[in-house]
Amino acid sequence: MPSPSASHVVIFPFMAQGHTLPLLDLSKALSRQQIKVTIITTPSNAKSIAKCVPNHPDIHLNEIPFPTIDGLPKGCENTSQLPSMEFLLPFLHATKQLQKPFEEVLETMIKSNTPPLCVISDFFLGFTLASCQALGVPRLVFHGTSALSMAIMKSSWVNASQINSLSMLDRVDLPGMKLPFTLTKADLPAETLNASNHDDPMSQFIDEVGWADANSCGIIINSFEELEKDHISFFESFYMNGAKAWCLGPLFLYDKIEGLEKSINQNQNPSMSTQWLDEQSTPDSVIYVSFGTQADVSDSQLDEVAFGLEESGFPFVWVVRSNAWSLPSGMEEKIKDRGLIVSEWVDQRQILSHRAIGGFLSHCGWNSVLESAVAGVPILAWPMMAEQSLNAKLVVDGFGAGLSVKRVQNQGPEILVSRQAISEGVKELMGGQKGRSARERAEALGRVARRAVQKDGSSHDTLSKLIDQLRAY
Ligand SMILES: O=c1ccn([C@@H]2O[C@H](COP(=O)(O)OP(=O)(O)O[C@H]3O[C@H](CO)[C@@H](O)[C@H](O)[C@H]3O)[C@@H](O)[C@H]2O)c(=O)[nH]1
Repeated sequence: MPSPSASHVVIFPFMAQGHTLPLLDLSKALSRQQIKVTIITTPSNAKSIAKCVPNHPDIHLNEIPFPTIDGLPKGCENTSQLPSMEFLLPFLHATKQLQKPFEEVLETMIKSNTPPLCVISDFFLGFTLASCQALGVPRLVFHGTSALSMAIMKSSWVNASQINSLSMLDRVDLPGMKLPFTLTKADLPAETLNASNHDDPMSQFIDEVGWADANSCGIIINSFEELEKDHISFFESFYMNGAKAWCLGPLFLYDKIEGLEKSINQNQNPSMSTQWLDEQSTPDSVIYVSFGTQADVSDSQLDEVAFGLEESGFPFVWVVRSNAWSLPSGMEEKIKDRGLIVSEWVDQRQILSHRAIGGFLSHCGWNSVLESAVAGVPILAWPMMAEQSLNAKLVVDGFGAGLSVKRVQNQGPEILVSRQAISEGVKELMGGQKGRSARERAEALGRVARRAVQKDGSSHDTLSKLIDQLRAY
């Protein structure tokens, strides 16, 4: 095994915003501990990453080309550019072709006597394990979500055949797990429910990267011990070789401490949404609406959101990802003084921390959950895909820091959530008793989350221990 240079870590994020952003935050946290970081990524992702890490001389980018493959639109290097989630599997397979250039980067580092202490790579980039093992570099894995959700998914994967015999609304009991909410089969991600279908290409892919995950020598978790302590050892039991889970989050908060906040804020011009929010005089009066960077939302469902927000009577800022959709006729006039619809990238963290924001209609991607909690903003939970139902249950039933939107049953697949459900949910969250109590719980959770990254906080201490451990490998 080559002797690692004292202070150098390689980070290889998966090309999806929700996976990349927290690893950029981790890069900043490491660089502030005198660890040099090399981020490996592809050319178009490098451009957006460079904008996120402009003031960090110890963070370097190393670009490797993204492969051109049949079945994937040309120039598509990030899941947010996929025409729909149907392209996810070809995209995942394309990333496997990054193995050779990745190895070449590591080999060059080793030859030039600057081997990294470790590689931290995303769960989806399972091929990195074999390369790291061949070159004698430890690989730590990053999933992007909580240890609780990962533990539920891993346990469900193992127990898939028993779970498959249940009906969707049946309660699922996972052996050895004490859950903070009642889990039903319907809460489990579609991929997990398909685990026992060994002919399914997505199951095969997850099996492959899951094996690499389980054989990694550590797991980076964007969460904090206070939240995860009851199930962390159960989660670790799915790993070989005594791998430890390191709870270092919320990672984005490392940006906000010890003077860095100042330098970052100085670089920011107030955005259109911030200016709009500044004009709203009542604190906690505006609902922020965003469904993350991956979920496909149909045009008819977007129409229903527009009607629901309008009917609720509350002001809103709504980030819409679809370029093809436009407001139903007559709606623009009705909402012009009360709503801001944005189709470009916004600074979500900044929006959530604005005093005018009082609630978040969210798909419950894990980053959004953390960002909302830290800002003390309660969530109106509308999970759409992946592990989001688990996150939503944790927020609503586990923390009491949100409410759930009511889904329409038996009305066909098109409209999952009606305008009435959206309107009623927004009214209760923003003005009702349940919403008030959810806000108090969100504020309490935010205090614990912020404390975790401060000096002597749990995540802060764990980061120091991780660095010591990396130096000892
Ligand atoms: O205009 C935008 C849109 C998004 N964001 C940020 O993008 C991230 C989005 O992450 P997340 O809320 O987790 O949503 P997704 O991108 O949909 O997340 C994917 O990745 C997450 C982490 O693994 C999973 O929890 C989700 O299920 C999965 O869909 C957050 O940091 C947001 O602040 C912005 O800053 N501006």
